[in-house]
Amino acid sequence: MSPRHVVPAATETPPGPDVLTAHGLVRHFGGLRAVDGVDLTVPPRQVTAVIGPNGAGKSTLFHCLAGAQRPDEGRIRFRGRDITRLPDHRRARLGIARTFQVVSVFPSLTVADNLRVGAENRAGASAAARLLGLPDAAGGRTRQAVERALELAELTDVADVPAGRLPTGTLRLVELGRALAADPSVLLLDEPASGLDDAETARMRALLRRLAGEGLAVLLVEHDMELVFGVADTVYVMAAGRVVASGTPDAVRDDPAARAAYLDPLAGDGEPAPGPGGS
Ligand SMILES: Nc1ncnc2c1ncn2[C@@H]1O[C@H](COP(=O)(O)OP(=O)(O)OP(=O)(O)O)[C@@H](O)[C@H]1O
Repeated sequence: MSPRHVVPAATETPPGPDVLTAHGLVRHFGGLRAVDGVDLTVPPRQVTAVIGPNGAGKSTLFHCLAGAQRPDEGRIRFRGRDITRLPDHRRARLGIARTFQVVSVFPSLTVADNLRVGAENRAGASAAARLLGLPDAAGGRTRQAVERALELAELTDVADVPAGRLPTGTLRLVELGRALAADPSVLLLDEPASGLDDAETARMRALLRRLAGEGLAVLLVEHDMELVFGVADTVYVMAAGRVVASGTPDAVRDDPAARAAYLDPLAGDGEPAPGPGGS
């Protein structure tokens, strides 16, 4: 049995609600094709992971999806709408939220205030409502969004603590909470387990499953294979700008191309090969 590409290609996916797709994405830097013809689907209610060796093009793909970089070729669609040329802040308004590889919270603001920034980033409509003299409705929506995000990210206990006093693991959750406060339908996570210890990674994994269960389309670019193989519904393996394999974690784990490009060398480096079902 060949398990490769068991996920339908982006072109075959109907433009259903909250599906983010990329088709034929190319991004080059001079002569280097950092992303070289990538098709990818990020469906709701699922965790989709992108893995691959250093320099494979994962971050470049992520930046193209988030709107921080423009692809040179190809199309990105959300809910069937072409958003390829839409800048990142406009994508945020549509409900595509992201986190950053290097945590970028405001250290002097409390956790709740950091999340409020996320809620207001999305709330172009709220700002307009305020101008129109509807402060309570807008403020109420923001408050609700912050409270919900605090609860989802399990940050209620530290809501009033300045973010700068919190350890890295909690700051990753603050970063995620800020994205959630924007009430997204797509969540793009850039190495969410970076700097987390085992217990924090387990907490992150449970949180990502819960978010997918609540209907979000979650995409993560991640080096932590325990997290990826424990949480993802679909894994894309990139090497030299291309997707060399994709499918369920089980299918990818057995895929010769995935093994050759990434998993076997990774295990050979002394890092644990992802076991069945993750940790
Ligand atoms: N701004 C840039 N200018 C020139 N080359 C770049 C730029 N950004 C990325 N590259 C190159 O594009 C290729 C893909 O890089 P990218 O960061 O997307 O890979 P990656 O899979 O995310 O790697 P890592 O796991 O190390 O973060 C690499 O060869 C990298 O050097």
